[in-house]
Amino acid sequence: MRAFIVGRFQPFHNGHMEILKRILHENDSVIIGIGSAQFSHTLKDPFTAGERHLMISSALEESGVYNYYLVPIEDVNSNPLWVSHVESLTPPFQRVYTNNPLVKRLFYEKGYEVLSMDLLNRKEWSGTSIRNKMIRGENWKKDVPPAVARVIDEIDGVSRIRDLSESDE
Ligand SMILES: Nc1ncnc2c1ncn2[C@@H]1O[C@H](COP(=O)(O)OP(=O)(O)OP(=O)(O)O)[C@@H](O)[C@H]1O
Ligand SMILES: NC(=O)c1ccc[n+]([C@@H]2O[C@H](COP(=O)(O)O)[C@@H](O)[C@H]2O)c1
Repeated sequence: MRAFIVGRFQPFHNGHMEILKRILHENDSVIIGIGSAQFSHTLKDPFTAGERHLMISSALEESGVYNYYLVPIEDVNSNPLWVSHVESLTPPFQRVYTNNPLVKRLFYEKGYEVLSMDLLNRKEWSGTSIRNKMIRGENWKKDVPPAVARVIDEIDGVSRIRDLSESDE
């Protein structure tokens, strides 16, 4: 069975890694959609699709995981068309894993099997909380795989987020 998961992965963190490992216990392979691929350089979406691709592929290589496909997916301005848009970009899949209510609803209406995931250590393992830690100068590296921390250092990601958080007044 081939499974699909989509997220913005801003950044890819330990919660994402844990659920991917769980998904791969139940499926032969997983398609990882890098959602909102057109966005970068904002506080909610600081990293480009290419930077997120590098974070995820480096972290999975570091963990010895190779049975995955990584597909950047730009948003479209019509929710009813989004599932077809996803299908036009990815290998075929049978199952969708998500906690996002809109994603759940859209795939359910197209007849897919949709499964929810346990939220793990959500206080620390959340993109929002990790981006806030970067702005405040707190320790965020423990919340992401070591390879992701190396990519964020390589692209000077923390100073990007701090610059974006500054007001122009
Ligand atoms: N700690 C976690 N445990 C389990 N699933 C998670 C965890 N964090 C995120 N997910 C799930 O992974 C998918 C993609 O998540 P997403 O990229 O939005 O991360 P996020 O941490 O929720 O980010 P943000 O805070 O920026 O919205 C979603 O279905 C989300 O519910
Ligand atoms: N109309 C659309 O383009 C549409 C609809 C539903 C979800 N999505 C995307 O799916 C992703 C869901 O991931 P999150 O759980 O991280 O929000 C986001 O990138 C979101 O923009 C896009």
